[in-house]
Amino acid sequence: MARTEAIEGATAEVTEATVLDTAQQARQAPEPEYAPSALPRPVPRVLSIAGTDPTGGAGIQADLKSIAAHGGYGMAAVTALVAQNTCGVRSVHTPPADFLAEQLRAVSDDVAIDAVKIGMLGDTPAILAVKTWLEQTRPPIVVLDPVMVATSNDRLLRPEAEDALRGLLPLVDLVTPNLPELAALLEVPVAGSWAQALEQGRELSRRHGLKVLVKGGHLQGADSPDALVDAAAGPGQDVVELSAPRVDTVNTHGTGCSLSAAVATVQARTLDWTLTLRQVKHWLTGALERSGELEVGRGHGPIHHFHHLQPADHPAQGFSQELWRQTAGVREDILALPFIRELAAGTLAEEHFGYYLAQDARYLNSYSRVLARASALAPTEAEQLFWAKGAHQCLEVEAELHRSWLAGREVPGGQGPVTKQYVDHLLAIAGNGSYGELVAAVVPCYWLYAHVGEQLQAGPAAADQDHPYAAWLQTYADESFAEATRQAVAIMDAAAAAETAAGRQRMRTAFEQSCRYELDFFDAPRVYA
Ligand SMILES: Nc1ncnc2c1ncn2[C@@H]1O[C@H](COP(=O)(O)OP(=O)(O)OP(=O)(O)O)[C@@H](O)[C@H]1O
Ligand SMILES: Cc1ncc(CO)c(N)n1
Repeated sequence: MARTEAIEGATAEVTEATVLDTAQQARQAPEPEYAPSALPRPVPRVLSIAGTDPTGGAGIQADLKSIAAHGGYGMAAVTALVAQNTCGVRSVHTPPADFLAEQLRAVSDDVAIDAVKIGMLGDTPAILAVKTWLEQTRPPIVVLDPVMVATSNDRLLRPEAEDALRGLLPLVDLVTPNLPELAALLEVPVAGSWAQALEQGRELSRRHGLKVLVKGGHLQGADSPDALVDAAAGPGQDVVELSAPRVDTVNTHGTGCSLSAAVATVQARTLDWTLTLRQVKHWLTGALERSGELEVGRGHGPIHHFHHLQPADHPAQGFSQELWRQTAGVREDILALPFIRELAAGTLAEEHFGYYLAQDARYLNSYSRVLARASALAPTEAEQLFWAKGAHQCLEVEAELHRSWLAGREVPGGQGPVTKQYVDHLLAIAGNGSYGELVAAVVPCYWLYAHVGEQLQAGPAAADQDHPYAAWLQTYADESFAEATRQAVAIMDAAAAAETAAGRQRMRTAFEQSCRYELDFFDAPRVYA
């Protein structure tokens, strides 16, 4: 077929000289150095086969951003040129399928491809061209987003091409249909519930022997759940749910494109579908949350692909500062407590101090277990180690309290009511909360103690050798304790940055509640001793 035919319409301005150049280049090209790619690959070479969106929110433009946002090297073969924006599709221009095949061969003759993402194919000839190329090239990872209808409800696949699209499924590793696309692939009515959608996912997975990412974006509800369905994993193991909060935004143009391109990229690095989907889903939620900052278009705007590279309006470092400001009242109340004033003056009744220490020993024992849980949930080894050391130190301090201060003292046994409330609060979050929430719940114990220690150290007690509690006061004004506190606060800020807006709100609540319990804990000897 003549080249001029292949590019008719799409590139009407191309001169003969350009065409000759291309033909010459093809003849003179060295033998392809195509080597099967060895995965995992640190910078995966990812090919998007999709349509265009000149406003950059969907299709190939979105795919390239998404691939780059996940550290991949993006490439693209265009199936169709779409005149569209955030409000809808105006028209579609489809170059001949032979020209699509030519583009695909130009890539695979030269570049080892680590993963392929397929999006809008438009019509049967394009699907068949991709099918032939997949059969010849056999890329190691193939993700198909079976694009049929745009967010704006415009059709992007000819209805008679659905059969041909089904024919592509045996060559695909993961297919990522939304609910209408899932139903169309199975030729059944659209699922009305999440349970029904999962059942359809199982059926599609079973029928074509591939993994299905069932996407719940089109459902109503507080969450926007997705699920990785793999019938081959067997009953009970075949569905991995990936829940995320539903973001209240109209900016959902191209979410499906961006998601599938990201998944192809991350999978080439992790080779673990579940891990990949968890990572990508987390990123996607952030990209939806921060989409408003882009101000692109008047309809369904694009998502913020690079949100993780730009500081947010509410920078993560500001999270702890904001909490510190908001809890100033609690700190004032603590410093005004008779217990703290008398402790500083050295006039605190022995009985009260003894009660406090006995409760503190009990508290530290539970707190150690809670820190061990933070260690178990930590996303990095450095944080894992930090909390594990904290857990260890609590037990050492507890033992030391028993050896020194509590030995020979008459103190009431049993867990006091405030100790129980505080510990129950921590244990509940350790059992059910996210890592961020747990970190926010444990930080006040460090931060308020360091603060109280610093204040007391600045007072006259510090210089007084005869002060009855001088040695005890010293432990909390210790520089290594202050350093641990700074680290704990920095970890909290990092955890806040990784949370959703709703997650950060839960962190604030957990932090404020722990501050209140710290206040009550210092006041408990007066009430209960
Ligand atoms: N408002 C939202 N909040 C959070 N996640 C969402 C929201 N809308 C969609 N998603 C997520 O975005 C991804 C794409 O979902 P959806 O079901 O909308 O696919 P799609 O219809 O193929 O997307 P597209 O809008 O590109 O056509 C899924 O992971 C889905 O859970
Ligand atoms: C080119 C293209 N692919 C996919 C979608 C679906 O969002 C779109 N709007 N445009």
